[in-house]
Amino acid sequence: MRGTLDVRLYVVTEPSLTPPPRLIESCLAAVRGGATLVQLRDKQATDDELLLRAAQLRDVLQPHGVPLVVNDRLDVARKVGIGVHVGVHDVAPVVAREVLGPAAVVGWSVEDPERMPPEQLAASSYLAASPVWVTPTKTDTAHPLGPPGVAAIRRATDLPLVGIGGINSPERAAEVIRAGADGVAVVSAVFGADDPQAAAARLRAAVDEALRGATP
Ligand SMILES: Cc1ncc(COP(=O)(O)OP(=O)(O)O)c(N)n1
Ligand SMILES: Cc1nc(C(=O)O)sc1CCOP(=O)(O)O
Ligand SMILES: [Mg+2]
Repeated sequence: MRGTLDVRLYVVTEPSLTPPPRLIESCLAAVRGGATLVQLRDKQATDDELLLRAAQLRDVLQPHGVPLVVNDRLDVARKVGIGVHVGVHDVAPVVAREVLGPAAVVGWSVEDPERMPPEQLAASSYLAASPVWVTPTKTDTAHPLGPPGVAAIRRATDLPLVGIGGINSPERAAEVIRAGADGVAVVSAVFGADDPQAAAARLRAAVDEALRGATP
């Protein structure tokens, strides 16, 4: 494992698949299946709703040792004492790091391996190759990097690295790991499954097996 953050199976919530009444139960199922990191991603919630959901999720994940990250919302991350994931069009990792402090998880999306300023890398806890493949879950993405793009990011940094976007099968998860990632970030492959725990377990097994075969 690179660093202390375990990114092997990163699950990202989505209100249409993890509606509020099922949010906690869905995330706990993913954790029972082997998820190592959870992101609360909800662009529809009001500020109060997001704060409440973030605090509740933080509390249920904490006994499992699974960190929680909120998408985009540095203000919520600071108030709830959790991490944040920022993309190319959000606040920069250096800003998030300054606000949240040295121990916080700060994730950053990389859409172009040529655009990774050293100061942003230094402020990031992990990187997300964004996207690896086209996905119906998020259509306003950059051009897909494919496994070669993941490999290019890997060559440029030792930070923990996940792929995201279109990782819809254990085979694709393994492909991303073989390209050099340390884990995979998924929405629909877990939260769109009939049995999220079983789906997470299958992905986690594929990731672990591919990691055993990966060169250190
Ligand atoms: C793990 C992870 N990777 C990428 C993203 C996408 O971030 P961004 O490009 O800022 O897009 P939105 O999620 O804000 O729509 C992510 N959220 N998580
Ligand atoms: C939240 C998100 N960010 C992306 C990016 O490319 O930055 S793709 C994405 C959604 C990924 O959904 P699924 O696992 O269902 O393909
Ligand atoms: Mg964002």
